[in-house]
Amino acid sequence: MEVGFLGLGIMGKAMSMNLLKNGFKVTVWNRTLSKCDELVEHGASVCESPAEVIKKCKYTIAMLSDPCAALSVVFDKGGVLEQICEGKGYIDMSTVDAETSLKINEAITGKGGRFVEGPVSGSKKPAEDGQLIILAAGDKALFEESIPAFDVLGKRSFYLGQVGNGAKMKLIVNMIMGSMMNAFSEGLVLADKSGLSSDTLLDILDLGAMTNPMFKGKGPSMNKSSYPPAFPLKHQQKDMRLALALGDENAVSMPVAAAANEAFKKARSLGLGDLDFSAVIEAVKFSRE
Ligand SMILES: NC(=O)C1=CN([C@@H]2O[C@H](COP(=O)(O)OP(=O)(O)OC[C@H]3O[C@@H](n4cnc5c(N)ncnc54)[C@H](OP(=O)(O)O)[C@@H]3O)[C@@H](O)[C@H]2O)C=CC1
Ligand SMILES: O=CC(=O)O
Repeated sequence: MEVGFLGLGIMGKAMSMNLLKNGFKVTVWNRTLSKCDELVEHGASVCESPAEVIKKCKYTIAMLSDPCAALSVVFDKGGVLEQICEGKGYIDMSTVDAETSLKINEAITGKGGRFVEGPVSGSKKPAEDGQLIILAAGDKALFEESIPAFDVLGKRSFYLGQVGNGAKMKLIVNMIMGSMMNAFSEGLVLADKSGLSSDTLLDILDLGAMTNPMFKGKGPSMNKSSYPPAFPLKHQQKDMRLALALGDENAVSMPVAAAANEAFKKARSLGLGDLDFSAVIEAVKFSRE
């Protein structure tokens, strides 16, 4: 199977590498073209624009930072819309809001193409290990044709119905994750400031009902004030913002998520946006000083 891949950031690089390792022919494009070099060393072909990738491939996957990037890659000069046509499928796995996904769907289907949104849950390591959770929605036949690729990228693929449902589900999952990360950060700082060992707190949490891979994976490095980016904080804040907008639309009161969003915004204002989202603990420390 031949696929195109647009966007070689933390996730896109790991995902396209996995496809290559599993025998897919992959044609890549990235805004910063030099990031394609490593993929080329592993057998990928490169194109100079999203439109060229679409022209070459029957199926193209995108993994871009945010709604602005997702829209730009489709609508701008040299973008997806210039070549999408009947017989081609476009699968956008970026985390965006439903409105963005619906706009892209309308434009793609308006030209005779087919569209699936497929945001993923799981970070850099699950992407490297092909253990993502895929939250897909849109054209059912394209979803089914995408299963061989989804099976390489992820451990489970959900089909959630109409376009927008994948985006909404992803934002809800990440809203919960961002709120949890804030409660966790406050607990670690509070333990430390109360004269307790935050490493012992990790051991206690791990033995009880709150044990989870996120606390287990991020806790030790947070206790060392180390935040190598797996999931950039700026993207987590984008997800909180988009989830809060979904809450507004549905008149769901979300004070916990709103407070968590403030902490991520604070962390961004401290210049921590490109670090891992666990760096939000620095905003908790800062607010105490
Ligand atoms: N990292 C993670 O753990 C996870 C991330 N996600 C989601 O996946 C998506 C990608 O995340 P991640 O790989 O971490 O992000 P990165 O910041 O590492 O990569 C972002 C990608 O988007 C591209 N991009 C940004 N702006 C534009 C633009 N205007 N036009 C074209 N391309 C653009 C970047 O290109 P360039 O290299 O030129 O900057 C890069 O390829 C995000 O929506 C994120 O929320 C979902 C699950 C987990
Ligand atoms: O979107 C981030 C993730 O870890 O999932």
